[in-house]
Amino acid sequence: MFSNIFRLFLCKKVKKSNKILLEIIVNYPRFVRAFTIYCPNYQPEDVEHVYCSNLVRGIDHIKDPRLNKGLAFTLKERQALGIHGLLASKIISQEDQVGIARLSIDRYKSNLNKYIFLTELQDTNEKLFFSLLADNIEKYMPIVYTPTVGLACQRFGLVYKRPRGLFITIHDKGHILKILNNWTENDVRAICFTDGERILGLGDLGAYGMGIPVGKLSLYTALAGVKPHQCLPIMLDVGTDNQTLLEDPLYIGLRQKRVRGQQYNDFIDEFMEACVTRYGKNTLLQFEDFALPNAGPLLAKYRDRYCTFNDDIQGTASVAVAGLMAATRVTKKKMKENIIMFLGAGSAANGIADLTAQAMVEEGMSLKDAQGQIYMFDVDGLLTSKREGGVPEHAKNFGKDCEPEKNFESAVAKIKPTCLIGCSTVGGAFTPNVLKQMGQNTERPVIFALSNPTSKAECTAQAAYENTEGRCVFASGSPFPPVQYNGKQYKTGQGNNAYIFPGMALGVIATGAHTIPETMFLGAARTLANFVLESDLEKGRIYPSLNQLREVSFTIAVAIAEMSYKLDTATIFPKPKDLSAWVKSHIYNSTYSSYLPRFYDYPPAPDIKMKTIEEAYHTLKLVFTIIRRPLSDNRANVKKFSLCTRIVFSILI
Ligand SMILES: NC(=O)C1=CN([C@@H]2O[C@H](COP(=O)(O)OP(=O)(O)OC[C@H]3O[C@@H](n4cnc5c(N)ncnc54)[C@H](O)[C@@H]3O)[C@@H](O)[C@H]2O)C=CC1
Ligand SMILES: CC(=O)C(=O)O
Ligand SMILES: [Mg+2]
Repeated sequence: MFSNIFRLFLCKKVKKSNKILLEIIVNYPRFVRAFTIYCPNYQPEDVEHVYCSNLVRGIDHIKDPRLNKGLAFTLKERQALGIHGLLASKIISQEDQVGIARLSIDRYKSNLNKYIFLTELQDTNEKLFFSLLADNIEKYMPIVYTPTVGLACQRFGLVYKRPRGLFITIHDKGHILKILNNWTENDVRAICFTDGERILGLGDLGAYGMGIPVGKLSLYTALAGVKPHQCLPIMLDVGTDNQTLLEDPLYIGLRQKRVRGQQYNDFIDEFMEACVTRYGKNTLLQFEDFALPNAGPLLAKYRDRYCTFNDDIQGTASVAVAGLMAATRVTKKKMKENIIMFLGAGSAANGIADLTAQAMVEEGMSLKDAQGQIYMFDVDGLLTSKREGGVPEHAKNFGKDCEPEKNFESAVAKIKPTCLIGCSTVGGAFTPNVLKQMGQNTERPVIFALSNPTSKAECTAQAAYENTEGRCVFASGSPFPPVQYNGKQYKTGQGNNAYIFPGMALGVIATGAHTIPETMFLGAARTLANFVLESDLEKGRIYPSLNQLREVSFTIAVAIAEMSYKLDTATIFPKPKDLSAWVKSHIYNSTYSSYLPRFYDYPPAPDIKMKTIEEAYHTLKLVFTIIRRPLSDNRANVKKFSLCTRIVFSILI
């Protein structure tokens, strides 16, 4: 190994060093991870090129979704790769392929068929899939994400054709690391996983819930440019309590009731530990769509030990608070001047309430007073100590001592909230009477119907405007078409955590953060709120347009990267001088690369600035002493490792 790497150092010609790099890639994955951390620009194209021009030839080149370019292979490439004749003779540019794909999708009437088309495209030509998605976010996000992904999960038995990601079941307990080792990609940086118990507002969908981590990670790449090979979706199948699924012949998961209690907790413990053993301590672990009894406690248990966050609690909080911040510019009321009421008192509601209270504290209010202005109403009525069973533990900060109230309309009339936020999974729960009452409570009522998918939204955008005489500030978790009211068109915003988690992930990955402190979510909220223009507000939108999501995600990523150093959670040292350029260097390029042998279009060979051979030898020796140890058994070691690797690469590049 050492001689190979040393040869790499001494090698003056890129072409030759690539061959050596190839040997290293194949044989020493840990080195590759170190290499790609410090030379993000060098891959995937270059590493991919090394692979493809040396290993993959012929039909395999077309079958591999990462390498396939369909009819975009040039004649020279077809000849060089041994695929001449395997494709129709016409050569079509990537741009034209995107246009053709668009035409193909538009032919389908049903959104589920569009979803299936896009899944197949992702399975056969990854770069085309991501360029199509990134260039048409507003059009295709509702297909790969909410609302259609909800339908796809409900029909997952029909949709599931080719495996994507890992399925780890409760019966794999004791062997989870072995299963992770079956995933051949060594450079995974982000894992999004679910146990399928609360899929959107659709309830327990068991293993059918796999569509959610797959969809979330597609947005990691399409919106923030996290490289697709660095993303891994995982379904943790512990059974399902959904009787319909247990009887569904198409069901693809374990046919048993959910395992709960100690056995479940031990399973999740083992999973978290296996992930960092396989991929390193700073692997991003995103909890998605866990049910209320597990979501909060698991976050509390792991948040200081792993690079982890719960998207439904923290990502949702961040996007909702950004919306509330932007809304202050319309209502002319500070956050602390509002009475906020939630329908639903679960993960999303509590996440938003906690972060809103923090934002009010930053406006100069005490935490207790801030919490006092936030009310919650769940399936059993208003959260008050006087109701039967009292205030549930998970929402104890927001319980009041007033008389019990089981009628939501009456509660809205009595409490007179100025902001009403729906996270209840109950479609249509904001009835015309509730909305009219909001219109009476204040001049510019803020109304968020955040439950997903569309069928679960607490009200439609149309209903919100009609019942408040067009005075409301509205946002919804799933998209609604523009509303015509009283001769004016309103383009409402999508209050969805998709504005937050992709940028959060890119920032965290680029700095190798080992934990994600809560203040990062407030920072992300502020960054997002600052993106909202006066022209957006005039149209009725408190979020930037979906087509700006790539720019938004990048700006959030840079803000997160900055915070990562300030909060001492970054592990990439020394801090890059130009953080924005550093973050950019991690972004995936969905443009096809040329697969011609490098002498056609080789970049100039790097000038190796090695002072003396002895110097390089000693540096390398030091690095490999550290590499031989587990990658990140403690933070000091990570820092030391990072520093040494950086020294080596600064010599190399
Ligand atoms: N827009 C976004 O970015 C996000 C939206 N959500 C959506 O929010 C909804 C809730 O998610 P979680 O809080 O994670 O679920 P959860 O299960 O933790 O909480 C649901 C809450 O709704 C309450 N509820 C149920 N039926 C009710 C009824 N008839 N009346 C009043 N309250 C009722 C429950 O008591 C519970 O407090 C889901 O539909 C989900 O899709 C969640 C995360 C992000
Ligand atoms: C958007 C999201 O994370 C949810 O509805 O669960
Ligand atoms: Mg979710």
